[in-house]
Amino acid sequence: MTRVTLYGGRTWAGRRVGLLGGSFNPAHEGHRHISLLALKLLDLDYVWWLVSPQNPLKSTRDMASLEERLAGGRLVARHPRIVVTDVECALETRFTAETLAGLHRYFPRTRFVWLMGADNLTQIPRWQNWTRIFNGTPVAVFSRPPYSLSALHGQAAQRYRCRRVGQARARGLADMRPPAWVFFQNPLHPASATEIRKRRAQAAAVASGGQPVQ
Ligand SMILES: Nc1ncnc2c1ncn2[C@@H]1O[C@H](COP(=O)(O)OP(=O)(O)OP(=O)(O)O)[C@@H](O)[C@H]1O
Ligand SMILES: O=C(O)c1ccc[n+]([C@@H]2O[C@H](COP(=O)([O-])O)[C@@H](O)[C@H]2O)c1
Repeated sequence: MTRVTLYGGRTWAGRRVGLLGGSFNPAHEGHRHISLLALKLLDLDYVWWLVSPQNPLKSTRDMASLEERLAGGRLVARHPRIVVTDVECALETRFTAETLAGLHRYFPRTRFVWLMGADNLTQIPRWQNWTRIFNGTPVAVFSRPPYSLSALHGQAAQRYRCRRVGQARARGLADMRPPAWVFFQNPLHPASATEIRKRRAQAAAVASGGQPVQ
């Protein structure tokens, strides 16, 4: 547990920190795009990228090592207020509800906001103890093509519709008592790790003289 203090100390007390959990397989400009929006629109001091050791719902196949994904994250983040972390290793957690409980325990005076793209708002009812995430931490969701409209009609958005906060109040979200969440109609960024992996596989196939993967 000692490694948690790597991100700890007085620096984080009283800070407003956005948490962007992800596989980052690989990190890309879409992650940076929503992190910069989060810093501004939510009036945050920092965004931590929580590079997941292994998403419980994703296959281990094609998953680069945690070290590679952390290194890629550091190259892409290029911002003094975006911190690339392996917090889930230090906390020994894989499920977001547990990660957030651990972070609130270790950083009781830090105000966290959980950040995610619209695809994850659709998927979150499949996450373990997902209502604890909404009930324990303010949440900010960013539009992402092509998921935004369907996400707003999904189970999570419907269940917490009375606790949705308008964009105009988003700068105060970190201080609101959860459940409280905002959906940003933000400028879209098309980057996707799946597409990047597909393109890399095609380039590798062509380079080795094989047929491009369809
Ligand atoms: N282009 C984007 N626009 C908005 N949100 C994004 C974008 N890319 C990633 N995100 C969000 O960042 C978080 C981490 O994403 P992740 O690392 O899974 O990238 P990904 O591109 O979705 O990967 P994959 O295609 O492998 O599922 C998720 O909440 C995801 O919704
Ligand atoms: O807690 C869960 O059950 C759970 C299931 C799937 C994904 N998550 C988290 O969702 C975040 C986004 O994951 P990903 O792979 O879509 O980038 C990341 O922090 C994962 O650990 C969490």
